[in-house]
Amino acid sequence: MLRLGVNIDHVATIRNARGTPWPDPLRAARIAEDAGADGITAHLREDRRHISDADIDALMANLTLPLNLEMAATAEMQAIALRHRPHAVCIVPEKREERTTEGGLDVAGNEAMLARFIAPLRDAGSRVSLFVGHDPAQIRAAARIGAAVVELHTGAYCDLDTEGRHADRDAELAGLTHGAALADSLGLEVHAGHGLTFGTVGPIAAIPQVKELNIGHFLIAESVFTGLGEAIREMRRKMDEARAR
Ligand SMILES: CC(=O)[C@@H](O)[C@H](O)COP(=O)(O)O
Ligand SMILES: NCC(=O)COP(=O)(O)O
Repeated sequence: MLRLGVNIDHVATIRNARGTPWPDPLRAARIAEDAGADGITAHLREDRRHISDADIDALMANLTLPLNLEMAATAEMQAIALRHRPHAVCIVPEKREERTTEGGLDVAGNEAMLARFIAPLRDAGSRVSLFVGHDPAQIRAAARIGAAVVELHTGAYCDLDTEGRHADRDAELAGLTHGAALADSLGLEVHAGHGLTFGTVGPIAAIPQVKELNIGHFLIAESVFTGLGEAIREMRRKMDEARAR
């Protein structure tokens, strides 16, 4: 079955806007579990613009769903991940000046460093995922260094859809489709995420090799109007409909 990981980063964005204890990301995670999420994703950024260290502590101490900790490849984050030993760690590129994750991890250009970086995480029992574009060179490098998972960056596909550039969007979707097949053929588990909405999730969910989608920002946005539980249940319906076609 296609799994849904709910990213709760932007519950923390709303909280941090006023420095209040609410909304509580842990409460959102519990609602997500009740609504049928298969996992929780949280991105502990170097600048802590949303998820904090205390959030990760609380999630690890109280969550029953598996936690997918997203983080940059830094010594600080590696130490945090080794302390918590979450179900999964997803290595993402980070730049402080970026509004959101802009591209995929350059695995091919940092192969030796990343191989050294992920080894202790894997040995500690965390499933290691690399957040990459669909470039075959990046996918092959991920397999070479022993990652268990690649998460394909769907941001460009989503942005092209929003911009109405449908031919370019469809070309990006073809790249993601080929990348998923290549990753699967190399023994990598295939995930996908970034920017997915009710309107864009279908073709990604329909890619047969994709085992998990990580979705956050749109669900939190939608929850403002329908509630988080209903937003998650509707996203799951869209995913299941697409997979059933
Ligand atoms: C890696 C990814 O696509 C998401 O986790 C995204 O990074 C959410 O965090 P931001 O919205 O802060 O980029
Ligand atoms: N890795 C993608 C993720 O966790 C959620 O991304 P978004 O839906 O918040 O853009």
